[in-house]
Amino acid sequence: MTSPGKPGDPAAAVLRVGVLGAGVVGSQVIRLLLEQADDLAARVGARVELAAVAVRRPHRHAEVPAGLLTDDAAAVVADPSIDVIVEVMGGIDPTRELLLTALRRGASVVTANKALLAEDGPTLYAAADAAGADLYFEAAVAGAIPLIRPLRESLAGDRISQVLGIVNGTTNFILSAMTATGDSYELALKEAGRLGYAEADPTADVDGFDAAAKAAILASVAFHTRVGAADVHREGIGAVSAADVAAATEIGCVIKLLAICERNGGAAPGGAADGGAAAGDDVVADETESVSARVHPVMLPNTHPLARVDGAFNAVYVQAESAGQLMFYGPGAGGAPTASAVLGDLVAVARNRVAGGRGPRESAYADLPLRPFGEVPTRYYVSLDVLDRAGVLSAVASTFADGGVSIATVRQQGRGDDASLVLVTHAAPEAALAATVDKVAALDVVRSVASVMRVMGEVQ
Ligand SMILES: NC(=O)c1ccc[n+]([C@@H]2O[C@H](COP(=O)([O-])OP(=O)(O)OC[C@H]3O[C@@H](n4cnc5c(N)ncnc54)[C@H](O)[C@@H]3O)[C@@H](O)[C@H]2O)c1
Ligand SMILES: N[C@@H](CCO)C(=O)O
Ligand code: NA
Repeated sequence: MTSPGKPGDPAAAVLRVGVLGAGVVGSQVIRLLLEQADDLAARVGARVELAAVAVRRPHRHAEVPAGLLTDDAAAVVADPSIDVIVEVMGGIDPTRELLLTALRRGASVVTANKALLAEDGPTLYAAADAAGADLYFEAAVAGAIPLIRPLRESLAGDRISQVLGIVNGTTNFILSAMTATGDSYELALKEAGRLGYAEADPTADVDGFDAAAKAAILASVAFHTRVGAADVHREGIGAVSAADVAAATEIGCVIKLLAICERNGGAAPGGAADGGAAAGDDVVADETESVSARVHPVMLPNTHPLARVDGAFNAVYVQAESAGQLMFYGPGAGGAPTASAVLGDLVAVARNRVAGGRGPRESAYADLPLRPFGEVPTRYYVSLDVLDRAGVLSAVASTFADGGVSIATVRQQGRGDDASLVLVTHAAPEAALAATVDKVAALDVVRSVASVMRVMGEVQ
């Protein structure tokens, strides 16, 4: 930071910002930075000056003032006159080395890069710590929705037990469209592409990689424990069928791709205030405290606050012991909304520098063990096409009992070739449920498994 003005006049100080990337998000960051220069100076107590913008192809960016564009990101991060690096170029490499270079020389970093944070966040934090620099990443999870700051700061005095998120707009758009129209996954995906929600290569979204990275970040921050992308069990939405959607509707549910971060065991959920109520039987209290993070489709009752979040919107439901249930809702992607979160972080790190301090660092002190997915308590909805003959129900029920899985509800429907059994289980370890469904599917009396999906909350 330089102070070219009168001594003691904070507004005369200048904070120089290097931006890496000027695509969907970066171009909006640059626009807002330039348009709001006076307001930002007043809010920060120093002028926030755009010093350089690194892009792949420097000749294509009308929004960037002449002379600031470069294709040399390495030079930008190494420039000792630059105080803050805003990273909105994405990717793991070379981005990791670029950010480490910036942090090691004491520059603060604001990033929207969930993939890198979930892959190697602790290395970035360590570099920030060693140099006394800030690492902020509000835009990395659920775009514009304030979430990281509430978790890192506002809820720092509470004990979070559960974070459930619709954190991927593309998949939420597809599942909402399937629910509204009864269309197949393939048709809904095509429509999402036509409307510009799904990217040309939608793999990161539909296979759950994007949501899994966000789940890792949320779990790490919420539970003060390092959780990386590789620790998150991940399933996408490619196998969700129109029949699954119809089955969900029939039992008063919708299908959502959820990022599910849970603390199990330790102090019993619900021990304080009314915070434990909504966890229902999806969170099991036992003696060993552990955490888990997973991403997969679930059937969610229509009454759940997340069930009404449709289209490309994101929402995150947080349950904390003293605060109770909290909902965060809004646009999780898009240039301007994501840039809003980036600018908020930029103001925060700029204020920290003006004040000579820094914001929250990594908090991983709890270091809770990660519960393997097979041991995580889940509940299943299972719809079976069965033979219409005596003894079917008891054969299926005893297979569940043998697997240690208790059945919550069972309904028999139809006759003859249309005969089916629809079951919802109580919570049981995921591995026991999966193995039991395999055994049920192999029974002579079961013609086929029409639908299997995990459920959360109370279903009809
Ligand atoms: N688009 C969104 O809605 C959204 C929302 C939240 C977070 N993010 C995250 O923000 C980041 C950027 O996303 P985007 O949608 O703006 O991407 P984008 O592809 O539109 O833009 C990327 C920019 O980075 C530049 N770039 C890429 N590699 C570079 C390199 N090696 N050197 C110099 N410049 C390079 C490109 O030239 C381009 O200007 C990603 O980490 C993404 O996950 C995006
Ligand atoms: N592809 C992401 C963008 C935000 O990370 C989504 O669909 O939500
Ligand atoms: Na956010």
